[in-house]
Amino acid sequence: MLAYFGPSGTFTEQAARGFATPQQELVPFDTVPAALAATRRGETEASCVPVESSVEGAVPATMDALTEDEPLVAVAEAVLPVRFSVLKRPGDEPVRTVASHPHALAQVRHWLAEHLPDADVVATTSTSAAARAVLRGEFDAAVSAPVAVRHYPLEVLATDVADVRDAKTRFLLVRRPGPLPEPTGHDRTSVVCTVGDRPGVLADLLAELALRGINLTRIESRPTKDRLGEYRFYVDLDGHVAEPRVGDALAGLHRHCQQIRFLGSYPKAEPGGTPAGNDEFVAAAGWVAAVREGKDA
Ligand SMILES: O=C(O)C(=O)C[C@]1(C(=O)O)C=C[C@@H](O)C=C1
Repeated sequence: MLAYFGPSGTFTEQAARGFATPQQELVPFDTVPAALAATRRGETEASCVPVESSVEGAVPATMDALTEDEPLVAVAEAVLPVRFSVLKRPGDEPVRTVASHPHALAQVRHWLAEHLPDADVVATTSTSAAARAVLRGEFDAAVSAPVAVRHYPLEVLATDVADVRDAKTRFLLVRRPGPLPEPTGHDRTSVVCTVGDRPGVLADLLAELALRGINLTRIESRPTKDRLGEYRFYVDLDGHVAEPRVGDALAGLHRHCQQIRFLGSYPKAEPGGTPAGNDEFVAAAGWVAAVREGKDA
């Protein structure tokens, strides 16, 4: 079974369908932590969760939930174009309230200001939770995934709605730790680092990547929730932990961190960036091994 951030009709369901094998049952959960908890319990083999939007940035619920409790590791990612449908109950009632996931509302802010300027905007746990609430009469309209209208008998007030035309959202498929995906040459590695508060600590982390020619593709800080001003750093980089250069760099990060959690090495959904070439690293490791055995100098 494959858990996903639901309920049914979310963009995450769409991403989960792309990951699922024909035999896998998809199981919706109302929140990201609930979906991940099902995989941590072994109830589902994996979970599909949203991790970042090209417009609104990281999904905080996912970033926090991946660092709490037992580790989960990403084994794949998907990137979906995100364009919304605005759904309402059939009939001529005026739209006084419009609801959706905060990331969705952020991506249609201008459209709402232009087309529903007098509607109150309300955040819900997901886009499909908003559609369900409209069906129950709690709100007048929902900003949803186009697929939601197949699950909920609502009328399409507008479709293909997006302030940013090529907006995309990235999703992860996560499992409990186990055998890693094979390196493909176009991989991403994700870690989350908790560091002490000392001058230059972030520079030390970044130096471990820069000195090895590793391309950093994302770094975000999130509060640890323990103390004001204490952060975790989420780092994405090009390469796979199985590659000597990346493995060396992660060992370097480990030395600088109070805590570090490996969040996965997995194929990029949209290959690109700088594969962490390893030939010189393999040659260098071979030379050091030979020197240690007295066979070279
Ligand atoms: O609520 C949904 O439909 C989701 O899948 C979540 C989510 C997100 O967290 O970014 C996914 C894609 C869109 O950016 C809007 C919402």
